[in-house]
Amino acid sequence: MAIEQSYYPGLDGVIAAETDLSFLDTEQGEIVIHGYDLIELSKSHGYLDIVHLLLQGTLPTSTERTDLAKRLSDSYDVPEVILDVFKLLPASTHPMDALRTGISVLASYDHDLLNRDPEVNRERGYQLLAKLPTIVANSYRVLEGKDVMRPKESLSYSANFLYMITGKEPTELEERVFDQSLVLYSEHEMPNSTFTARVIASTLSDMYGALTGAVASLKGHLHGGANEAVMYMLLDANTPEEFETLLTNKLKQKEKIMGFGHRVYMKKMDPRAQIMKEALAELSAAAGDDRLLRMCEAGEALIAKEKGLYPNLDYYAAPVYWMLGIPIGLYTPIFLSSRTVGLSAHVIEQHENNKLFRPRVKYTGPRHTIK
Ligand SMILES: CC(=O)SCCNC(=O)CCNC(=O)[C@H](O)C(C)(C)COP(=O)(O)OP(=O)(O)OC[C@H]1O[C@@H](n2cnc3c(N)ncnc32)[C@H](O)[C@@H]1OP(=O)(O)O
Ligand SMILES: O=C([O-])CC(=O)C(=O)O
Repeated sequence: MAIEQSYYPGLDGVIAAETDLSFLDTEQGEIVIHGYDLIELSKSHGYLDIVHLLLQGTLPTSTERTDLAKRLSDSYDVPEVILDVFKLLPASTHPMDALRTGISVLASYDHDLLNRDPEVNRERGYQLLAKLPTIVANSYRVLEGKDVMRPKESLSYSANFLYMITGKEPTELEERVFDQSLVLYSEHEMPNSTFTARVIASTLSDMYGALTGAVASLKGHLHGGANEAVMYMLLDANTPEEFETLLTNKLKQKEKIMGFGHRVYMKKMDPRAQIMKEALAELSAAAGDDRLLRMCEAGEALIAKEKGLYPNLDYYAAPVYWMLGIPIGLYTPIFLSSRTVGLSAHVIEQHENNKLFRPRVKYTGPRHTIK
């Protein structure tokens, strides 16, 4: 007798975990982050507030925010061996692969790896948040043959991150927009990378293993890697008209258009994209150059008309990062660095209430009898 099986390709619509961290409430149009709407938070709160919310469960008081900033800046430095390993890598290494390697090296310096106590895991999360900007910025610098950039503790978390990437202290606007992008990328329920991290954590493997898996997942162009792919696509055109032609040709070739569509928001715009679109407009006005904005708007209108698809966060984050002077190879590592808070919180939650992930299959192969 055939076994009754439900099969959802890509686990589309399947509930994979119970969480109190976040939820995409498409009915009310909210990205719920431990009770608060991420879009509202992105207009009123900074990245460190989200870090406190996800790792401590509350928005911080001003003293708690100051303490958190100090706690992180005290740990910005990374073991020198990580920078030495980057120097040994071929220059062609993708910064996401360097980042994955960097996180692996960090694991070797944790002498309490088997301890999955929530407080110990939480401290790991803070250490990773402190160190990843240093690792991300310097992976690129070292691979490009540039000098290592040391963190500047006098700057805010986001200003220091941007400073280590670009080599210059950001303006108030640049710092604010970059911080807002980190808020928007910080946590998003159950994307492929978070699922990957939770699957790995569910074997009682450690946080570094879960995060390196998440880096590999996020690198793909159907996920976080879309932000760099969007920028390369934009650079292939010079005007809104050229960009429309390029997109039309891609549609004719049945190619997927990077930065459009989303498993959960397929029929409307990702609300985070709208915030980055507004940030792009602000940066364009400040620079007196709205070419990228006009190209993106032309692309948005064309894909809505031709395919009924709308931008996701990566579509507008890419030109924002371009205007902030960030090298394209770092777009996805920055996404991962920001998402580290969400990933750490999910690993803590998984370890606290664990059930091994081990799904079944719908078998389509042959059955033979050995004679
Ligand atoms: C922050 C983030 O990680 S957001 C995601 C970033 N990724 C991208 O921007 C890559 C481009 N987008 C996509 O590939 C998809 O929209 C995904 C991967 C994000 C979601 O994919 P899924 O939920 O699996 O939907 P799927 O890929 O099956 O798409 C459904 C239909 O819409 C079409 N479609 C979806 N996105 C796109 C797109 N970007 N360009 C063209 N067609 C698309 C598919 O071809 C498919 O059409 P069909 O039913 O005629 O075959
Ligand atoms: O939710 C998803 O599938 C992908 C995404 O937008 C994110 O990780 O921010």
